[in-house]
Amino acid sequence: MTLEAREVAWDRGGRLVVDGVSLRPNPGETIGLLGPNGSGKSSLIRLLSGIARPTAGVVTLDDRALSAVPRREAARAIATVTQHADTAVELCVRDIVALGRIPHRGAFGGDHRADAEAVAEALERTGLVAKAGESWHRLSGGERQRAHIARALAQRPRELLLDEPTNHLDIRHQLDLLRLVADLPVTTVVALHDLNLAAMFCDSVLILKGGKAIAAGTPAEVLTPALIAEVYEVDAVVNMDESSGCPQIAFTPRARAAQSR
Ligand SMILES: Nc1ncnc2c1ncn2[C@@H]1O[C@H](COP(=O)(O)OP(=O)(O)OP(=O)(O)O)[C@@H](O)[C@H]1O
Repeated sequence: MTLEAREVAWDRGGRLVVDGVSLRPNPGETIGLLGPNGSGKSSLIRLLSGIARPTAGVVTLDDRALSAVPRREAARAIATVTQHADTAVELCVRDIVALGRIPHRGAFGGDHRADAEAVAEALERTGLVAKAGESWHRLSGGERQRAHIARALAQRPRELLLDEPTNHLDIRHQLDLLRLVADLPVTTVVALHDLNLAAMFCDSVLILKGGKAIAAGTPAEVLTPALIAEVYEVDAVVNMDESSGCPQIAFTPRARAAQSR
């Protein structure tokens, strides 16, 4: 049992930006949400997180409608890192990461030792120990992104929702972050643009186009040249990497005349 979407739809301003999508992760697996710009990845993550409610269908947590789960319980179970998360307040990295502990605090405060341990571990795992005292406003885009991931890890959630977590990261930190996420004993739904990263780190992928789920399965099953051409309108060659068993995708540019057809 875990966080599930059952035939969810979201009418946003008169248009279905998510249109009858179901997602049923196995506990502990990493699911990649893939699809072109505007295909509904962020919208689906918002529905799964409870930030928005579906106009049809239901999101469930352990078979209960998420909308009926007490807020604190949902906040303990689900951690979300959205795009463009920012703060105007003067906080240091450690303060940001400690925000992840708020759902665990009771009326009389929380377990301070557990909080400190969770924050320290999250800083360590995201490579931010040396930056712990640094002001948020002095961080680079990639460091901010890692601080948000650290906040989510400090929450020690069961379900992790990540919206393009690698978009500001250099290649080493992209690989480190997705390795970390894939190895966590946490069910993760991650929106990604990089198909090779999805192939390397996701147990399964769900492909969205125009708000609809058009394919789902393991990366090797789904990421075929035909599917990539249909969804992204680009030509690709897909080879199986013998050592990792993952598909590797190389893109071939289309001639200008073909593009404008
Ligand atoms: N506030 C809004 N009101 C109405 N429609 C919106 C709003 N925000 C986004 N949309 C629309 O919802 C659709 C899906 O957007 P969404 O951000 O979920 O896509 P995405 O797959 O995450 O895109 P990207 O890869 O560009 O981040 C888009 O067509 C977008 O224009």
